[in-house]
Amino acid sequence: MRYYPVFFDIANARCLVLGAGGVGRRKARTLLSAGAHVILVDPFSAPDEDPELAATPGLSWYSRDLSDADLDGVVLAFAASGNREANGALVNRCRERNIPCNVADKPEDGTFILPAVHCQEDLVLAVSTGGASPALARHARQKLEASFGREYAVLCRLLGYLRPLVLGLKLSQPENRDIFRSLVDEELLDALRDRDWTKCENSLKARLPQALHQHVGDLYAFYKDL
Ligand SMILES: C[C@@]1(CC(=O)O)c2cc3[nH]c(cc4nc(cc5[nH]c(cc(n2)[C@H]1CCC(=O)O)[C@@](C)(CC(=O)O)[C@@H]5CCC(=O)O)C(CC(=O)O)=C4CCC(=O)O)c(CCC(=O)O)c3CC(=O)O
Ligand SMILES: NC(=O)C1=CN([C@@H]2O[C@H](COP(=O)(O)OP(=O)(O)OC[C@H]3O[C@@H](n4cnc5c(N)ncnc54)[C@H](O)[C@@H]3O)[C@@H](O)[C@H]2O)C=CC1
Repeated sequence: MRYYPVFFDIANARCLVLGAGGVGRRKARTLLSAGAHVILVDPFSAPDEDPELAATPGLSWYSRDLSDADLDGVVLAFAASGNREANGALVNRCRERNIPCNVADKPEDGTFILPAVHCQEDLVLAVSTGGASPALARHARQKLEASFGREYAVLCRLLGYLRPLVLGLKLSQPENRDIFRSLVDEELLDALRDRDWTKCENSLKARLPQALHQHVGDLYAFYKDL
């Protein structure tokens, strides 16, 4: 494994994207969806080229050259301009200031690369080929999209709700493990996929300790919009 995978909390963090072409805009959108403040710098493009992106809260679009001050407080930087010198200059500035930098046209000069991502709410599946083949990463992501549908988002929500309730029973660690593993089950997933709420409730009752059966009715709120 050449790169170490992490899930980084960038809510309210300042991120810089150099270059507002297709690649830079894609990166800016993903950053915004994770709650970051994005500074998009490109002297040759203007916000009216992509009004929807430009209007997204958290985005600042500057149609001018990069300045040193743009990097103040930045936690992640992305060199996505079509210009190798401009990307290289950003890489050097980031190196001086220990800011992790992703480089779209020369990944080996950067400190991290991005995976292809399939999200079902908090269930996030990320695929990387270590830079060997972005097309293969995209293909794998598409396969995951076909296999992990909405029912996984709902199951993830259900499990997130049940987790503190189960832990609150103060059972032994092996008992907790057996309950949590039993809840991740094809029968429950099938019931969610089929929108068979009676089967869901029965399936949950069969897996949860008696003390939590009173909560099974509340769970309808989690899957009613499936
Ligand atoms: C190293 C990396 C650095 C980085 O950007 O982080 C990088 C680099 C480069 N990509 C290039 C091309 C393409 N990139 C895509 C798509 C994606 N590229 C992404 C990530 C990464 N791309 C990192 C490695 C990921 C890994 O492999 O683990 C994804 C996963 C995530 C994202 O960008 O958000 C996103 C998929 C989103 C999705 O669909 O899910 C497609 C597919 C397509 O468009 O059909 C093509 C055309 C097909 C092809 O070339 O394979 C080129 C050559 C440009 C040229 O030809 O000159 C370089 C430069 C080079 O390789 O040197
Ligand atoms: N990592 C990835 O996933 C991919 C990377 N690439 C590479 O990424 C780069 C960008 O690709 P695209 O967005 O498709 O190209 P693009 O040509 O659509 O966008 C490049 C942008 O960089 C801007 N730019 C040029 N000089 C600049 C400077 N000095 N400072 C700031 N911005 C500047 C241009 O105005 C333009 O908006 C290319 O080098 C390409 O080879 C391409 C496809 C995928």
